[in-house]
Amino acid sequence: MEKSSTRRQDALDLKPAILELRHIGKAYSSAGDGRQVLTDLSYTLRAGEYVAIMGESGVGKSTLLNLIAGLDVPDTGEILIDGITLSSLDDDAATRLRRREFGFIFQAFHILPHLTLSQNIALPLLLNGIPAAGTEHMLDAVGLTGRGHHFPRHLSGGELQRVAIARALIHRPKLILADEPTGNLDPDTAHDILMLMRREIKANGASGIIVTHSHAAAATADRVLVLTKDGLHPFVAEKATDLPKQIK
Ligand SMILES: Nc1ncnc2c1ncn2[C@@H]1O[C@H](COP(=O)(O)OP(=O)(O)OP(=O)(O)O)[C@@H](O)[C@H]1O
Repeated sequence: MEKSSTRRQDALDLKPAILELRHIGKAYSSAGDGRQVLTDLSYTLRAGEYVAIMGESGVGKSTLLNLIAGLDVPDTGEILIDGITLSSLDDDAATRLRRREFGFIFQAFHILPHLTLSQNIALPLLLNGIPAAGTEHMLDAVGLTGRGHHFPRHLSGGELQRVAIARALIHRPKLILADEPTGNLDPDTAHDILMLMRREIKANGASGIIVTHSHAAAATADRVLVLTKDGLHPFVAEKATDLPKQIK
């Protein structure tokens, strides 16, 4: 590791943990045949850190993200968000914690078609009981100035993903979770969206996890991790060209 990235990692190690995964295990049983996907997986993500998770198809990347997002529960182990053990909360409290602390940017945009862009972006504020302010600023930040009254059907795929980024960040969450956020966009649009996502995550002092198969997408994160059946490991390039130059 170069000196500057070692120094940056040292600084990050001093920051509080925003997410702790402790000995996570998850199996799916379909028709009685159990399939162990994650085994004894531990990892700590610190405040302000933005990581990419890569790995072979079927290794469990989306499963892991879904467990963190609370869309599913681990069979074993604990997930701590900002020091709070998720399993110690009842369902309502866990939902409130996730709503407040998380922003989601998933490939299936989940932008509601019957709401305007401003209304879509303001949704996390509404759900968190926060007065709806700041949508114009977020529209500016993602390059959609003055388009708040438009409906999603008038937008391209790249523009919709800009709305998703604005919506994920409007309530200033501490952790952004992105699953293949640019999987169905052309490479130029994907690059713009990824750089925007990175800029906004950093501008908001948030942390981020992006799951992707794209090396170019992964290179926009601070660090790249690879998920294998043995857990999460730092990406080690076999060739200099394996990853484009990382953006620091
Ligand atoms: N709800 C489910 N029920 C049963 N098996 C599942 C379920 N969800 C995922 N799996 C299985 O768990 C394994 C991990 O799936 P997952 O989607 O997490 O992998 P992934 O690494 O994200 O894959 P990809 O890169 O192809 O999206 C796969 O074998 C998948 O078939």
